[in-house]
Amino acid sequence: MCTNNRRLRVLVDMDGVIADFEGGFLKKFKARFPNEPFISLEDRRGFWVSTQYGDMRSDLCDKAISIWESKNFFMELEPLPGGVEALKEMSKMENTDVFICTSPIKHYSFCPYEKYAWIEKHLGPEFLEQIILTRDKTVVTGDVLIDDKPDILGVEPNPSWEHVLFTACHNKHLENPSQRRLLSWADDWRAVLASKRQ
Ligand SMILES: Cc1cn([C@H]2C[C@H](O)[C@@H](COP(=O)(O)O)O2)c(=O)[nH]c1=O
Ligand SMILES: [Mg+2]
Repeated sequence: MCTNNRRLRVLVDMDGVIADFEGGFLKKFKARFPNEPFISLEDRRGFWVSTQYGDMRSDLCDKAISIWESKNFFMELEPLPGGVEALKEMSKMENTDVFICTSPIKHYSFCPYEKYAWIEKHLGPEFLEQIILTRDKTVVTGDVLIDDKPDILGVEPNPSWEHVLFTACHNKHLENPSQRRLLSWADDWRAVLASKRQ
């Protein structure tokens, strides 16, 4: 809980929250493998795209992975509606520190660079001060983490943040009464932040 005499720290995920990973993946998968089966966004289940493609046919797992390991995949992701505007607005709020908290892939030739370049392009150079690249978000301290991954696990069993689940095609069917959700950036994210200041 954030007390009134200190600043609120908001952590915002990138893929699936401000950048359209799922849409970008499907578009490039269909273009590169036009004769292969694909999973529509409506039929996506489970966080890992690679797992669902591998379950469909084992060789499709590596084909899926090859898409996001390619140059320009992360750079060319479209912003999700309202995300850039929401981040700019929340970072101007009084007593509020906003960080983009995002996990790079281990194939690091392009992804980390392109994440920085995407943020500079869409949010401006000032946001380059507000980037946390980590494969383990549980070790990052914050009041709230807005993230589309339903289970955020790591070495810290009791992370400081409340995980607010951002709705995505792969998680919209999940029900977890103990977890708050944002349905999109049109949902009341300001109320979520306000609740953490009380
Ligand atoms: C769906 C999917 C994602 N990844 C990678 C792509 C991103 O770098 C991260 C997700 O990052 P986030 O901070 O949790 O949004 O995971 C992957 O390797 N395999 C997949 O199927
Ligand atoms: Mg994500």
